[in-house]
Amino acid sequence: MTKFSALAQKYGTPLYVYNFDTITQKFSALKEVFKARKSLICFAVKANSNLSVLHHMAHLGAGCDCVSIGEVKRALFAGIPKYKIIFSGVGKRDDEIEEALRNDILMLNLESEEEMKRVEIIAEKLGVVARISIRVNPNIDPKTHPYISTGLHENKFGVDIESAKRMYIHAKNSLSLDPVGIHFHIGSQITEVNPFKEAAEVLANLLRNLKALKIDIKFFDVGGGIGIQYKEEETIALYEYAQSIFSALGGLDVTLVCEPGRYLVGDCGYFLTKVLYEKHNGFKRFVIVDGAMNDLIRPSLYQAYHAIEAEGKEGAEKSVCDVVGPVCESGDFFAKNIELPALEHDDLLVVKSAGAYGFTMSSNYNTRSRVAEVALQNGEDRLIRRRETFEDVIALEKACL
Ligand SMILES: Cc1ncc(COP(=O)(O)O)c(C=O)c1O
Ligand SMILES: N[C@@H](CCCC[NH3+])C(=O)O
Repeated sequence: MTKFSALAQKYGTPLYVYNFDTITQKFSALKEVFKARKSLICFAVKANSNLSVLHHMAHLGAGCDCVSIGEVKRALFAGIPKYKIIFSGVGKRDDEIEEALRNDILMLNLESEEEMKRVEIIAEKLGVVARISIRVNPNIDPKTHPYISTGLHENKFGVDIESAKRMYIHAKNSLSLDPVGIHFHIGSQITEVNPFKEAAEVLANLLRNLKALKIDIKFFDVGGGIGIQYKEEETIALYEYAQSIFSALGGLDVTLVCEPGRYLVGDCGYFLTKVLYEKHNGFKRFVIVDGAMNDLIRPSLYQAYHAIEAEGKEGAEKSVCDVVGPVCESGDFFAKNIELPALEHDDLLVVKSAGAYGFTMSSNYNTRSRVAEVALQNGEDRLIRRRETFEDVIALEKACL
């Protein structure tokens, strides 16, 4: 029996499995290329927010980049020190700002002048000084899927350079704001160094202007976005990536902050799903599995490719099929027109590179229970989130019936 078959038998399917040793390797590789400078790697919690994953990140020395107060609380609960937590996002509510300030996290990444005013008012009310960073939108094309491109003027994120300057000057003169950081995040699944290099150069120039105005920026935050290999795409040479940022920074004395999500956890994850039926309708071969778009939505939402392997069928003859789930949407598929061997009820399929934006984007659509998550570490496996029951799914409504 293969390792994945044994896990499927022990924990049931559908199932997410994450190899924590892979996370450790990826983290160490990034830390290594940054070692010539002071750096802080803040894992983007949205990619995989399981508490045990965050606890592992804390153990590695990572901080967290969060986009809601819920994520901030998750990070704190999992043991990430408050001075390593960043709060980003275009739409922070007053109560979220207040709680973040009360928790005294490292900084809030601000995305508009309007947001800065709210933070200033709330900080003043609490009698604290809010450490802030400003997300600058450098209008650089990251050459990725339009839904995950964030650094162009047509995107809702960040502010342009002129607005950023005005905001920094205002913040410097405010008694309730302390401008400590500068930030960009131009998109996700970026597979070329050049967009990062261009963005880093634009922001490093702005940083020099700010230093000349005696605005003492301590953190240079290059966001996330490092792509992984789902199919045959190029991946970023980490050394070249780091060097391009170093050369943009020159002799500037700042701590480099990086917010990788997908890079740290994408490759560590596998989604296990079992075959229910094979169906041939005269035109097409469908492999119907027990997992669905509510469990892993990336193929449906971005036409994303995830490699799929049939366990224990190596060498068998293959034919073209679509791998689809039980949800009542034609968009419910994991792959279209891929080659797989003939499959039977209970055969296991392994969907690869599923550690990032997999479980975190899952839902209860069609009243399907969210699946269990399992960690692999040092050759051992352990449950890190139990499968939801029907009772879990209806509990909040049942209480109101
Ligand atoms: C502000 C910010 N930082 C970091 C990330 C993580 O991105 P990725 O998973 O591509 O590294 C995101 C998501 O795109 C983000 O919006
Ligand atoms: N959810 C996207 C990434 C979005 C990044 C968040 N800004 C994906 O699965 O590829």
